[in-house]
Amino acid sequence: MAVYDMDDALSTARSKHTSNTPSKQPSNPTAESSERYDRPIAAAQESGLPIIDISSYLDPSSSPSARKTTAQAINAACVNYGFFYLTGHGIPTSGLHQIIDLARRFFALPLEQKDKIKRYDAGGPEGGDSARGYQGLGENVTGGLQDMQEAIDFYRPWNGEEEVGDGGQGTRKTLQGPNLWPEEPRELREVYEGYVERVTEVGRSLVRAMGVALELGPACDCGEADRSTEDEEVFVRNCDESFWVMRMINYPPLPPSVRPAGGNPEDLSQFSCGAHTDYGCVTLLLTDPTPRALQVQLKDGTWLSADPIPGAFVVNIGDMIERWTNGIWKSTMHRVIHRGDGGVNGKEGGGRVSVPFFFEPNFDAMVRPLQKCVKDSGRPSMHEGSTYGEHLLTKVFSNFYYSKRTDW
Ligand SMILES: O=C(O)CCC(=O)C(=O)O
Ligand SMILES: [Fe+2]
Repeated sequence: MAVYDMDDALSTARSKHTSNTPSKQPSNPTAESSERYDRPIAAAQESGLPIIDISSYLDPSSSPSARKTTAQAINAACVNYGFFYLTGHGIPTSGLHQIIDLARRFFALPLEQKDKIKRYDAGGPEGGDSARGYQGLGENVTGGLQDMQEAIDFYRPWNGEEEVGDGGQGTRKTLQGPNLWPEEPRELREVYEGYVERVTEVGRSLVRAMGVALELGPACDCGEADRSTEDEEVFVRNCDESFWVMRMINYPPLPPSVRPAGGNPEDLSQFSCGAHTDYGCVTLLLTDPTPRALQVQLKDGTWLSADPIPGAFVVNIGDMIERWTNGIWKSTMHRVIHRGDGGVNGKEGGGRVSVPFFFEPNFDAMVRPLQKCVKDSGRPSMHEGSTYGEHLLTKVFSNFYYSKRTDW
């Protein structure tokens, strides 16, 4: 069982802190077989983000050539967009619907009930850990603006040493509390815990394919490899105790006052979720069918709607993969603008529900640019290296509007 060096991570984080219908695209195109990679921006605008079938990495009997095709498609998608749709993951569509349905039922409850599992700052008498639990409207902040969303965050259970928070007995340190599960709907916890197991397996297959996509070289059977060995299993080893995060989100429509009448969407004074990159390895995003809400920034700065495809995840890579690849693959900016005019399950003006699952490195994984990627990128190493936990803590500290940050 890993023992996280929380004090080191906390002190480093403190010192660094300053306050469409895309179905025209065939699955697994290869860089050679498709001209879309010569004109990636136009290709995405015309036919949407690429669709990648990951089944060859979940099926042990798949052929090496099928795996190679998948790996090439991942490389092209990550070089060009940092985003793609994922199919062939083996989780039944009915199971995905159940996840969205349970989230919607939770958010429909009265506020007093949702507040029973409220997120509190670490170090305080409520026993909060600054991260886990329910966050009401306006509590979450991106880029200094309050997001129009309510959410619950769940994390991998803390299995390092637990320390008393600075506020005395019964208080907690950041991230070291238990997950706060809703009492209602009653079956939510069991269904979500089963989902975490399945989707973690998909995340593992994806990072395995990514190591192959970067041509890091086969892992040797010699028993000498460890987490610092830079072969194609490097991501799998550094995510073998993935400090995953799962977020349940409800976005009520933005009020009319924040809609620029036919103006530039950049001028919004509030977003459903402001422009940001994700923190870790790969995000597997599940959403309800609402169109025109999630937007992905292309390399020319324009924003592309990434509308949901039934049964598929929207996948994007996070900051740690960008750092490991020395920027060959970028952690792409994205944002959510939900105006309520696209219809939700046929209803105008409803809330949009999404459940992103963030498959992340281990809390104490050391993440620095891989030597092969530094060479391939032709640029100096972009980072001296730090643990994923340090990066995560820096983000958690800046995420909450009402935070009193009692554990600094
Ligand atoms: O709800 C979405 O579509 C995206 C949410 C997101 O980007 C995030 O929570 O990091
Ligand atoms: Fe995100």
